[in-house]
Amino acid sequence: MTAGTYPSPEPVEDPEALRADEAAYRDLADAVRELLDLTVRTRVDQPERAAVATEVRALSARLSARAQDGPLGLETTSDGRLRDHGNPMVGMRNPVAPPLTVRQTGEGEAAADPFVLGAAYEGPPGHVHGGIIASVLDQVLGTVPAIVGRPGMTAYLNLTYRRPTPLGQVSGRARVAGTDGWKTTVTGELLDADGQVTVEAEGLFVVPRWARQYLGTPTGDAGDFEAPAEAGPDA
Ligand SMILES: CCCCCCCCCCCCCCCC(=O)SCCNC(=O)CCNC(=O)[C@H](O)C(C)(C)COP(=O)(O)OP(=O)(O)OC[C@H]1O[C@@H](n2cnc3c(N)ncnc32)[C@H](O)[C@@H]1OP(=O)(O)O
Repeated sequence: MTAGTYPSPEPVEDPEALRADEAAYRDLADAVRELLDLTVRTRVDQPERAAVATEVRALSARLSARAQDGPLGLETTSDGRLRDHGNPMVGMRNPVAPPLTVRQTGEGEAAADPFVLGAAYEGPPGHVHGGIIASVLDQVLGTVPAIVGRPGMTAYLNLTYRRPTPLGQVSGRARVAGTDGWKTTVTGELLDADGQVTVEAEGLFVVPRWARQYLGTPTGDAGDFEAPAEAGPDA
């Protein structure tokens, strides 16, 4: 579970059954993630690869027996929160997601626990693709406004790539740098396995006009903000 989620207006009828269902979805995503990684790295011979492709298509046909047409949007979780299970960075149903876990680490601060970016995320040889880094930092920085009660969309995200990020274990962190009404400026960093900062980021996150009526009125900095208790984010 990642920080910054909001309570669902829908009651959870059978949390135990939903928890088991979530675990099965998570397990499927984990299995496909392993498949993604090995699809990139495999050196088995060509007939074996062709045979695997046939089997994978048969598995896709089984899943398509019951699949929704479009994206998932927000769904109610077993603990009564709203969650974007299809999110490509944190979504528990998305095998493309590394996946990240972003935790609140203090007042207006969040961190992505160490996680591994492997061969499927390669850009420069042996190193993480810059666009993947941007996605990771967008997610980590974007969680911070949500945990202080101003869940905003990214208006800009500026990155400074200080040094190449080796594939392998990475982590992230972010904190509020300033607030101005519905706008939250957040700074953060990506760190490599040695704890060295490889990329610095600054983002502006804006609560869209259409969403403001649901979030109360900001009166200045984060300390002055009164988010309605029932709509507040988790820790
Ligand atoms: C409720 C939402 C869902 C939340 C769910 C929970 C989230 C839980 C954690 C998720 C973490 C996700 C991390 C991934 C987040 C994405 O990936 S979001 C997707 C990428 N971003 C987008 O698609 C945003 C597209 N842009 C827009 O929709 C609109 O331009 C914006 C940014 C919402 C602002 O539009 P608006 O609501 O009409 O407001 P507008 O009056 O234009 O601007 C408001 C203020 O911001 C300023 N501003 C706007 N853009 C800029 C800019 N680029 N530079 C400087 N200032 C700017 C304006 O000047 C204005 O300032 P003031 O005059 O008030 O001082």
